[in-house]
Amino acid sequence: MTTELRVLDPIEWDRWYGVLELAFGGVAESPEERRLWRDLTEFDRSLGAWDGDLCVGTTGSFSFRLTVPGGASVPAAGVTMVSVAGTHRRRGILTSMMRRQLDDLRAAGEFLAVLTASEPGIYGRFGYGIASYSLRAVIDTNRVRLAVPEGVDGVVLRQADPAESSAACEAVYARRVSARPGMLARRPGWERLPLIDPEGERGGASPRLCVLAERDGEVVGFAHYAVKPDWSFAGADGSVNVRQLMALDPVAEAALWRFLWSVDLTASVRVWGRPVDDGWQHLVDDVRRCEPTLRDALHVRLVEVGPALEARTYQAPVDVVFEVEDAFCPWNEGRWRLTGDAKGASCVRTSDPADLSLSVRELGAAYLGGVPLTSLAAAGRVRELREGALVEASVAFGSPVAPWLPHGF
Ligand SMILES: CC(=O)SCCNC(=O)CCNC(=O)[C@H](O)C(C)(C)COP(=O)(O)OP(=O)(O)OC[C@H]1O[C@@H](n2cnc3c(N)ncnc32)[C@H](O)[C@@H]1OP(=O)(O)O
Repeated sequence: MTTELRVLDPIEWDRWYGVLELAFGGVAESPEERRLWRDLTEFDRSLGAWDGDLCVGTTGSFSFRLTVPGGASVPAAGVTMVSVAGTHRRRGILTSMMRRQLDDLRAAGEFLAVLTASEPGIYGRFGYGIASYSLRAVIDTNRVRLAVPEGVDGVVLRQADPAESSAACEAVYARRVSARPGMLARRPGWERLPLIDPEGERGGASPRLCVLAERDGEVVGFAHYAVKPDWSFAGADGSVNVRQLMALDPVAEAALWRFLWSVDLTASVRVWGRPVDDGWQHLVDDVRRCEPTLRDALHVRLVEVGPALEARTYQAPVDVVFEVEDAFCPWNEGRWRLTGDAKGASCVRTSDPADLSLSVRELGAAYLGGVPLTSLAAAGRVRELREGALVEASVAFGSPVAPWLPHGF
């Protein structure tokens, strides 16, 4: 059997997207969700695998801009909508799509690809490394006290309609984009994503609710959440499910957390997809009863090692030679000298002896500053060939704030 890969024609979208829906279990998305993803599809960046007239594979990418350590916003392909028909699985179709996609990105001069994986075991073989994690917590708000900083009482909270307050929330998002590596600048149309709220996916919870935090009449933060009422024999046992929370300063942020903590008739706050260094963890008196857990979030692939490492800055001076393995994209293989600091960087080919040896996957994992090279070395995935080079590079690659991807794609 041979399959043909070709760029998606807009008239094929329904059939193409149907393959994806079926690969994810066949439950049809709500019409509003489907419409959103159709509108957001970048057809010239989307590929279908065809077995004659039959679509059997899908992938695409969004032309994102990603915040990198140092605060710059750089182009990154947001790989998405990957699927292979169940009748055609494990015959190399995914591999052929990944091959074509990375070749196309390289030809277009795009040096970074990022994705969120349905299963974390899929993409390492194609050179993606897990660069950010997210935090989930189930907080027993009957037991866990929140100690808020001074000034919280000066923040005015206002219940608002999510759609009507979208522009104000987007303005807060826009001001936070450069604050953490891993965040994505909004492209036109993506402001609709936080408003998607299909009834069938609420799991018994309320529609999406929104509370705004204001100071001097200006919106300085917002929380999107839903309340899931529940009752036990002992009384109210509802939960507050936090979908998004962002603020321009720690006091406004604490005011929003305090509000969510105190929603009447609830006994827990559930958060997921939060940054691993989320501030509320330092306001609580019993972090154990918050049951924090981690999961992988953004996977990063350096399509072109040189330009990718030059696109970010380094929090301490660095001058190291990497010996890079990259079986899937062999143009990256070999030795690269990275020199840089907080102002800028250069990464060029060299024939000098290597200081560190690793694969492109480890460079992807370390890229956003959330996974220390020392930790990868402790797992045997980075080898130090010059004494001192590991700590030097690991410190330089780090970020003072954890990388965070606030939404999926
Ligand atoms: C960014 C995103 O969109 S994430 C969404 C990914 N899509 C899904 O999870 C939908 C359901 N799954 C599928 O559609 C398919 O099973 C896919 C896309 C995951 C795999 O497609 P296939 O065409 O079967 O993959 P292919 O035959 O190219 O396999 C390549 C390699 O990946 C491995 N592999 C494939 N799927 C998985 C998996 N889920 N977990 C771990 N390894 C996997 C194969 O075993 C093979 O390994 P090998 O090279 O060592 O032999």
